[in-house]
Formats: sequence, C-alpha cells, structure tokens
Amino acid sequence: ILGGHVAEPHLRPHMASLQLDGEHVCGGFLIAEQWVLSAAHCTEETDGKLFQVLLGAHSLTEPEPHKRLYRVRAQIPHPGSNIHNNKDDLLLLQLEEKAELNEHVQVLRFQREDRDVAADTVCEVAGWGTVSHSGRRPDKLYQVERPVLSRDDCNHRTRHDHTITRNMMCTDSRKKDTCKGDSGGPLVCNGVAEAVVTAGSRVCGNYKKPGIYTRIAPYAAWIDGVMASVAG
Ligand SMILES: CC(C)CC(=O)Nc1cccc(-c2cccc(CN)c2)c1
Repeated sequence: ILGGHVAEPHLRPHMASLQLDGEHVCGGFLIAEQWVLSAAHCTEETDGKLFQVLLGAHSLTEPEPHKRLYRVRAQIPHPGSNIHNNKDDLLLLQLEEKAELNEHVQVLRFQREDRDVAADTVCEVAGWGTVSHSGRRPDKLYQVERPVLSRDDCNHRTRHDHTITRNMMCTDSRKKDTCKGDSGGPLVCNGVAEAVVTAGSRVCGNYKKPGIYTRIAPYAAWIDGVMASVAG
C-alpha cells in the first residue's frame, strides 16, 4: 500500500495473508469459514506449491492472540484467468479445516448485486504489500482510502486504454495506491467487499495507471458453485 498508514489493529478480521515458506505473497479475505478469496495471478510464481493462509494477524511476525496459519486443501483459480491479462483474476482457497471465528477472525460479505459502485465513492483497501517505491515490505497491515474512478475515465487511452471490462473497476492512484503484495485483498465500500485487487499494469502510485480491481458480483454464481461442489 503506497501513501497509506498502518491499519487499526484487528479492524479487518477478514484479512488473510497468503504465504509461501513463511513469506507474505498476496492478500485475500475470508468469505466463508473454510474459504478465502484472492487473485489468480498470485499463483504465478508459486511453481504449483500450495499457499498457507495466515488469519487473525496485524503483524506478520509478532505473536498475537488468535493469529493462526492454516494449510490449504485446494486452490481453484477462475477458469478464465491467465497470465496475459487481468481477466477473471480470482482464486478460491479451501482451508484444510474451518477457521476458528472470533473477534480477530471474521467473514466479510461480498456484493452480490451486479451494479457499478458510483464514481467518487470513497472505498478502502488494506494489505501487507510494499509501502515504498523502493519496495519496502511492512510487518504490519496498512490501509488506504481511495475514490472510485469511472470506467470511462479509467479506459481513457492515456490510462488503461479500453482494457477495463464491466467485470473490473478502478480507483484513483495518484500517490495513494495498491502495490506488489496487495493483490487479492478486498476493496471495501460501505462495509461490503465490492472487488479484489489485481496487479494491472504493475506500476504503483502513478495517476496515469489507476488501480484495477476484479468486481465480485459478476462472479457470485461461480463462487457459490465452487463452494457447494468441493466436498466440505
Ligand atoms: C506473484 C505476484 C505477487 C506477482 C505480482 O503481482 N507482481 C507485481 C509487481 C509489481 C506491482 C504489482 C501490483 C499489485 C497490485 C496492484 C498494483 C498497482 N496498483 C501493482 C504486482
């Protein structure tokens, strides 16, 4: 997160850190007791290995009550996701067991009505992604508030040049933006997860390249289908 600040501890009990060998790779969030939603492109450099999911954390390293690392039983990328574009950039992770819910570990509901969030709505995004242009990785969860940018503005040829589909949305990226390691985290507007951070052009904090997110509502049926199909 660039240009943000350290989050209030444990105000986002739905936040997950997707880790490989103890290292934070991407964000995610709890959508059901045994399911985490994240971004498919986070598996790009995992060489087929399964993530471990850290729940209930504020600091990635310090001992905290209710902080727990869960093994993953299954990782299901959206069938339309691929490494060449940001389309269908969603990943479902089934935990080995149901997460123990408490004040630090909670499910976050996601938007099921397929209607655009109005431009200029101020939403918030949090993550353990890099907090400086030099790529400094934080120990604590950071957050930043960002206004929604209309799809027409985001699709301007000097910005994302008509690559933003109706399954995506954008936020202004002037100075304050998501960055490497924030992918997979939720964009929360009025307390509801509207979208999931995607890497887009993989530049951060440049107002010419607004932050891009995968809207969740268009995928509600896919999410429900996967959760219903994979034996609990
Ligand atoms: C395996 C993955 C971690 C690879 C990856 O995602 N790399 C990467 C590199 C630079 C910027 C970003 C990035 C992420 C989220 C938002 C943005 C821009 N707002 C950039 C992402």
